[in-house]
Amino acid sequence: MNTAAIEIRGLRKVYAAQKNSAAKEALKGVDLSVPRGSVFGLLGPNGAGKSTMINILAGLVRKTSGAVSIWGFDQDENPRQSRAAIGVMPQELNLDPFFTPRGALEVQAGLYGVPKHERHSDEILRMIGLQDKAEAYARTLSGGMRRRLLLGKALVHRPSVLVLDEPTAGVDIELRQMLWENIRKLNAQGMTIILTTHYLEEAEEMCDEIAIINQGQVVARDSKSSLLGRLDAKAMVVQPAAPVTALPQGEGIEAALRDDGAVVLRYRSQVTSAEEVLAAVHAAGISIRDVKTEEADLEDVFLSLTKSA
Ligand SMILES: Nc1ncnc2c1ncn2[C@@H]1O[C@H](COP(=O)(O)OP(=O)(O)OP(=O)(O)O)[C@@H](O)[C@H]1O
Repeated sequence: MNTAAIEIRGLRKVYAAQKNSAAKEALKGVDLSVPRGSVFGLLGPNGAGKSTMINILAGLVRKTSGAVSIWGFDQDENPRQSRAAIGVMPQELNLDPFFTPRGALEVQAGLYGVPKHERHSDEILRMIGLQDKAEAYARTLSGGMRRRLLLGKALVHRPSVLVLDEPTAGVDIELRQMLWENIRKLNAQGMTIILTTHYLEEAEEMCDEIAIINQGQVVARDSKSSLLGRLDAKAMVVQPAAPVTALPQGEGIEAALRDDGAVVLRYRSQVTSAEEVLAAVHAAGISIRDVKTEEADLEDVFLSLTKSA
């Protein structure tokens, strides 16, 4: 029995050459397994292939080769079931301006063949906070309301897997909170969530499993905690008592001056001790007003994995 929410094997996508551009291999044989019940983060720099992968999952882009199965249904062998198992909240606001939120949800449910008596438009409208706007034309909705409606549309057929493509890019704090709250609630009810985000702190807060993709390949795939544990990188931030004229130097120490005048010293705790770092600070003639250390965060892991390419 296949217990993964999503199972991807040897997935390749080559976009054909166009008049002005050469062929592009956007996915170079990706293997990825997303456990059921997880909140799974898909991270990667611009152009890494995230949208290509999501669009293949959503059935919007045709893969070149490889196998994709969603909730145990192979996309090629069981296209209908695999499509029914997944809901996608896209990045762009592609809403028909003449539909009301209720109308948009009903049409979407119709597209997925959800019978009238099984539809749950009112519940969705309540969840996304649009019950007061249920009968308003989409063109009169604010950008934030449209986003919420896109989330609602992804839920009409009660998918087992919900995919969110950059759900909080450019949204205000209030809407972001609401989206996260909804996502947590859906996950608690058993829905598997996959999201792409550029905000690493968001992935750090929300996701329990993370894959980092770069140039069409998965370069890391792990639980968040072991991904963070991979780096023993530390940073010591020293607030000097007076402006710094010379940066501390020492084996295994990378020092930089921050805009606010603080000195940031990066080191690996298994190689260099905090004491050695402090000694280097003193040797540079810096007197310390305040000091703190920081653990590696996801951004450090991300940079170290994608920098080399
Ligand atoms: N329709 C297309 N035709 C040709 N090339 C494409 C097409 N769509 C994407 N690409 C190329 O494939 C590569 C992967 O793009 P993709 O949009 O999947 O990356 P991404 O990780 O989602 O990036 P972003 O975060 O910027 O959306 C890029 O080099 C992109 O230029």
